[in-house]
Amino acid sequence: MKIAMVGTGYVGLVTGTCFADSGNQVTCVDINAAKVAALQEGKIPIFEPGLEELVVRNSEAGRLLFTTDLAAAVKDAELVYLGVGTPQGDDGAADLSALWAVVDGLAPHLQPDAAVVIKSTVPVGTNAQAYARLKELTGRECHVASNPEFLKEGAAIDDFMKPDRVVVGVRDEKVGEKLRRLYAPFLRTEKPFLVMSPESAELTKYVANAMLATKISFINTMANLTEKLGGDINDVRRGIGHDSRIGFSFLFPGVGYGGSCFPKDVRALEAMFARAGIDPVMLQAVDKINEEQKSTLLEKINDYYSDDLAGKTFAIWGLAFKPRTDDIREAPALVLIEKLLAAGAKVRVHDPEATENVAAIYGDKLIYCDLPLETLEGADALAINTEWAEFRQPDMNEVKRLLSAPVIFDGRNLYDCATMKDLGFTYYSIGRQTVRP
Ligand SMILES: NC(=O)C1=CN([C@@H]2O[C@H](COP(=O)(O)OP(=O)(O)OC[C@H]3O[C@@H](n4cnc5c(N)ncnc54)[C@H](O)[C@@H]3O)[C@@H](O)[C@H]2O)C=CC1
Ligand SMILES: O=C(O)[C@H]1O[C@H](OP(=O)(O)OP(=O)(O)OC[C@H]2O[C@@H](n3ccc(=O)[nH]c3=O)[C@H](O)[C@@H]2O)[C@H](O)[C@@H](O)[C@@H]1O
Repeated sequence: MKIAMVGTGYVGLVTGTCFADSGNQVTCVDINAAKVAALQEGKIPIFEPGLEELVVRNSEAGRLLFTTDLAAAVKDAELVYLGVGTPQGDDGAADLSALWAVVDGLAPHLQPDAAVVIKSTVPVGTNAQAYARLKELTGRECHVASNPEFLKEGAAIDDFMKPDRVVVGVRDEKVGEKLRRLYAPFLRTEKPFLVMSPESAELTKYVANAMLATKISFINTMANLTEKLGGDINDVRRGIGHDSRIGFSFLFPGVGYGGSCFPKDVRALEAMFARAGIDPVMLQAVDKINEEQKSTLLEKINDYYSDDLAGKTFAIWGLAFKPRTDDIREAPALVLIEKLLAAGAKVRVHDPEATENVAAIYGDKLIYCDLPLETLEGADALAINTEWAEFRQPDMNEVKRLLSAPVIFDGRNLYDCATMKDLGFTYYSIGRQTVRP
């Protein structure tokens, strides 16, 4: 199939590349000329494992092109995918200005039988609005489908190639069949292709993200309780997870969820509740718990230093909102950095991929280190925000030697409490009792 993929961010680039990899002819369009120029040279503007090889391979095979020319990409396309950003607007609802700019721009060039497919996460009713807008602009009925995306950053290729399910929202069965054919190569293990109304598809995406965010805020709340009352949240997590009705996934306590999606999607769903006249009390709680959780390491640090952080130096491991990505949007680490700097502390940081993005914001306010152990030199304590694999088994004797005092604030529960006690650390973690030597 000939496909135009408009918006080549995390989702658009992965979607376009994976469709090209299964033999389709894909033209990726982006408004950002520098990004397009880099992609034309096979340079990937983001860190996403496996993506660069796939982009280069499909570009070399001539199946994957990059352009800023929307009209040229749309005029030959059977499917025009929209993957532009839908960030949080000032009122909390999704800001759809990029999406409408693309709809307006593509309308004069859309083939009569082509379908516009909304891949971006958009509020219920957006598909219907796009349908009406295209009808007005073209003077005819155009196909508009919804096909929300469930990939995770850091595992995006695998998630896209082996989805748990594919959801499409269509008005016209033929469009549904075309999308079923498009996805067939990715669904060979009998994973479901679910066809529903555009409204249900739009809502499915938000409900999925809100459910996952709720699980995280739920376990974080329980972790805060275990810290105060006694017990170990990891044991509690195991205790509940073996109940197959509950399960284990997305129940790791931590420093709160970040990223470009959970925070904005929970708030956009809240806005949809408000629009429907229903009090979004549960989602507000999920969001509030998460915002507070982002300060949990700072609270522990203040506890240890009796609120006097001026002149102290902290080493921070992990800046990205999660491992295997360079994305720092809404990353909990940024909240910690901000508060440590405001309290007069010095901050030395290390992240395997996200340092450049953080340096673009903080410049010389931070000290950037290439290696985890280097971060510890002259530091009073270590704070961990992201569970990159390389932080899991450091040489603890070296860690102890390099730090001016053996103190760790672990926001991801990477280490065993009893072992840390034996090694002589003061070790704060999430939902477990603080270890003191
Ligand atoms: N990042 C993720 O893991 C996931 C994101 N989503 C959703 O997918 C959508 C896209 O998200 P990301 O890829 O993360 O965003 P992004 O911000 O990484 O990429 C958006 C791209 O759209 C381009 N763009 C903006 N206006 C344009 C225009 N008028 N014409 C052409 N290109 C334009 C931007 O230059 C940018 O390259 C959002 O709705 C998001 O909620 C859904 C699932 C996963
Ligand atoms: O709509 C989206 O953009 C995507 O949002 C999330 O994907 P992503 O934000 O890339 O990353 P996750 O792995 O879901 O992690 C999100 C945040 O939750 C945190 N998290 C995750 C799991 C957990 O058990 N505990 C926890 O604190 C992570 O550290 C991270 O900050 C969803 O998992 C995807 O299905 C969805 O497509």
